Amino acid sequence: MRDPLTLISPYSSSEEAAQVLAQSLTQAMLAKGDCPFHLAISGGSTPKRLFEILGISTIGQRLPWHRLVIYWADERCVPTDHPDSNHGMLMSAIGGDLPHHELTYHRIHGEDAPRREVLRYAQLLRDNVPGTPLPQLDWIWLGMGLDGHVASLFPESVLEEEPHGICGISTNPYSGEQRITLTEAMIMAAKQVTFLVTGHAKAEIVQRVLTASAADSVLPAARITYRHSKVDWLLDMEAASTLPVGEATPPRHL
Ligand SMILES: O=C1O[C@H](COP(=O)(O)O)[C@@H](O)[C@H](O)[C@H]1O
Repeated sequence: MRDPLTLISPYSSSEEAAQVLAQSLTQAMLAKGDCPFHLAISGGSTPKRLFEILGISTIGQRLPWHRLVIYWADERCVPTDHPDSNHGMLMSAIGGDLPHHELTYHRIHGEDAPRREVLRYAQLLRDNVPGTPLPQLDWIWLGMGLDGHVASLFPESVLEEEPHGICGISTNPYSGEQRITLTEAMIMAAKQVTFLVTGHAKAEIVQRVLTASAADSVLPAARITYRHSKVDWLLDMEAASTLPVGEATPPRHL
């Protein structure tokens, strides 16, 4: 079992944490040579600034976009112009600045029937991402909700998985909204997982997750952190305020 507290990288601000993660992408891609780099991103409010940085900064200008293949860790089952749409959030953050002619971007069609879309997206992952028995993404960027949910894996809620165990349909327990999400097994199969969690509101759940005593915690974030061999937590000082942390360090893979 790992000690999650050894993995903490608190940064002085959410801006700095986002900058570090954006910067790390170029380096991770360079380390993979000329091969396509399969990255799954998460939605919600936290990564908005991260995506803006990738779109508009010199970091984004240096990124080998033509090798980047972007997937979603989850999507809400709503039309793209709905305020809850993760794809909509990405488009408003950097849509116009994305080098669409270079990039390969596979969004989840939240506007389509979930049962059909979950099958399509799982097949798309099987067709594009190498790995067996599950496709092995190079990197998954996760956030975490106030209740400890990651992607759209909510604590103690049932996931309707498609037959390959790659994706599933979940229901937001607070709103009843359906979601399509990577499964926990699919997240565990990724080569690397990084959590980006910022802000004071998350301090309590961050502490709960990172001090969870067992790999069988009800919190998906805790299970992944304990069981995955290459996981990083990027926090700002606010989110890390309840943890006994030291100086900021870059993500471990660098
Ligand atoms: O519902 C979701 O929540 C989490 C966390 O979102 P945030 O707004 O607190 O940053 C997110 O990681 C996930 O992708 C999203 O669908």
